[in-house]
Amino acid sequence: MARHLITSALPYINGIKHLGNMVGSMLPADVYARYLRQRGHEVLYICATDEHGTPAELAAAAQGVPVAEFCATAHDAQKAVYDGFSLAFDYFGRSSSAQNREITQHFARKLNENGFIEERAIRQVYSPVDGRFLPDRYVEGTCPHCGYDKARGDQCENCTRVLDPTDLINPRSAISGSTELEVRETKHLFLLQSKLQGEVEKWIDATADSWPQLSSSIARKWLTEGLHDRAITRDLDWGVPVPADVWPELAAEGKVFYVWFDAPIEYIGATREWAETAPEGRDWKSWWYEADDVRYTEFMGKDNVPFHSVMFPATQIGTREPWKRVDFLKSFNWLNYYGGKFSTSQRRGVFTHDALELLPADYWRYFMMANAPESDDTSFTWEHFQATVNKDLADTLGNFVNRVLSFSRKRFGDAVPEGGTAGEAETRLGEEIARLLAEYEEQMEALQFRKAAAALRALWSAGNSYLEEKAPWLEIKTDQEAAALTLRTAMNLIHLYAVVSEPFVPTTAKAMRTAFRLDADKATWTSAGEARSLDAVPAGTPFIVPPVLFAKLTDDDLEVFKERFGGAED
Ligand SMILES: Nc1ncnc2c1ncn2[C@@H]1O[C@H](COP(=O)(O)OP(=O)(O)OP(=O)(O)O)[C@@H](O)[C@H]1O
Ligand SMILES: [Zn+2]
Repeated sequence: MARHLITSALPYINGIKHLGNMVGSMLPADVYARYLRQRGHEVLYICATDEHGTPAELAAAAQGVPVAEFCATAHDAQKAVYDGFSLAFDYFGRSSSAQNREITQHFARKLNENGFIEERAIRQVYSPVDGRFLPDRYVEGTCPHCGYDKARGDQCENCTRVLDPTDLINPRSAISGSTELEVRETKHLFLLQSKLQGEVEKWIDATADSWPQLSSSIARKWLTEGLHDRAITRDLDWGVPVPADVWPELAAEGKVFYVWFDAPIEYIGATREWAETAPEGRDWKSWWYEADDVRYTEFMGKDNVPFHSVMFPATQIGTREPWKRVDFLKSFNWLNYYGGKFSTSQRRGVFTHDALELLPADYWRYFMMANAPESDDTSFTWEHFQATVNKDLADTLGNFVNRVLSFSRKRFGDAVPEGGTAGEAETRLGEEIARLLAEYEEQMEALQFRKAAAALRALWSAGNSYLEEKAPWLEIKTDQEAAALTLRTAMNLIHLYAVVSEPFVPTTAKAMRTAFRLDADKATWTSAGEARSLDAVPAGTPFIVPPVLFAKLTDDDLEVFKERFGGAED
């Protein structure tokens, strides 16, 4: 047994997430956490909403509610969707928590004591009409390179050139539209990442070789380009305040930490929330501080890799305290939707709350994991979704379960039939199951989710092949005992599927497992070899036939979905 700490990239508070966010961060983390729990490990899966920053402030303003209230409501809305997707977090926290504030300030103090923070004056765009400094993205104007008139202060969307707000021609505030902008000098805290480059490199050399290539190559690219000193404060109302005991002047000016400074620290903050919200209290520190016995795995989309592989570790190293650093960084490419990336700002793609309105979570969970963008970007299409659901879930798994249980009940009643002793076909099946289970286990241990899903599908198929070979509906005509043996074996497969498929399709797995009334049943499995005997469900065990596990999707369904979500080729 090992201790596994798992975190998935914090979903930003501003709106309900899409399927791309789901498959790129939280869902694989949940699948992995469930798998490890089943294998008897001690697991702590922590996530939270990332709540600070300008987009949250602006969204709250647009709704006319205070930002704290906006975030509280939006947090609950996201949490409800994640419950709907059966994400079994140990804790789902909030980066605006008191715990995160305290730890973030602690990090800043330590970094400062160790000479890694410096106060610098910078020139920034100020809008008197808005009464605030404008972050880069909130200055718009004409691109000096291509003439595009909606270029943002950080980048021109049209020619993709990186810009500085002061480069823009005819700059205006993206908030009020005011063109009466000034450049003022203001002081900010800078994290001297350049001083930490060497130590981060050494750590990456020692750690990143075991990571997926996507993660390690992004980390190395950033290090090759060199770590730059970065402003870690902003002029906002909403954020972790700069501690007044260290920086009284900046605190008085209302500076807060930049969201990218406090967001990863919230992994620790949320763990402390988890500990402190339990009436009996819990030990959060042993997961994070001098936690050499803990294996820490992070999940995220590729755009988050630089922050997690290089910048957050630099921050941790700079505290000169023994904070737990990531052991394995699992990253994902993009899930695309008909020619473009899923996008929250452009409302492109299928959003998680809408997905649950169409179909139960297990349909989406299985489809997304079986097609996770692990080695390349992948495209979501409704046809592919339909084919996967119909073939793998409805035909291969669902139909098997229903056919076996209904037929047995019809011929032998409401308990698992006794029948003869296992023969050559059962031995072969047992060998095949043990082999596939070992393959599944190997892929899950390596966090290769597509391959793990393929092994799972092969396990389901093995049951169908066995049933076709034995044909109990023919056996029953000449040999009741033989038919009973086949059905009893098939029912044991159903129970095995219930246990092994749980990380991917937890609700369905529960329906399959609880179809059998077993005393002392547990959803864990210890070894592939042990599963070979297929005898966990003995003759005489009462069972029920669960309702159809997966409905097939018709072409008419597909038309409705495409109409609603705009899934036409373009
Ligand atoms: N299309 C996608 N495919 C895979 N992962 C994604 C995709 N879009 C976002 N992610 C990941 O989802 C996680 C949560 O992201 P976050 O809430 O910050 O939204 P985001 O990255 O701003 O996405 P968007 O720009 O679409 O809102 C991050 O790890 C991000 O990398
Ligand atoms: Zn341009």
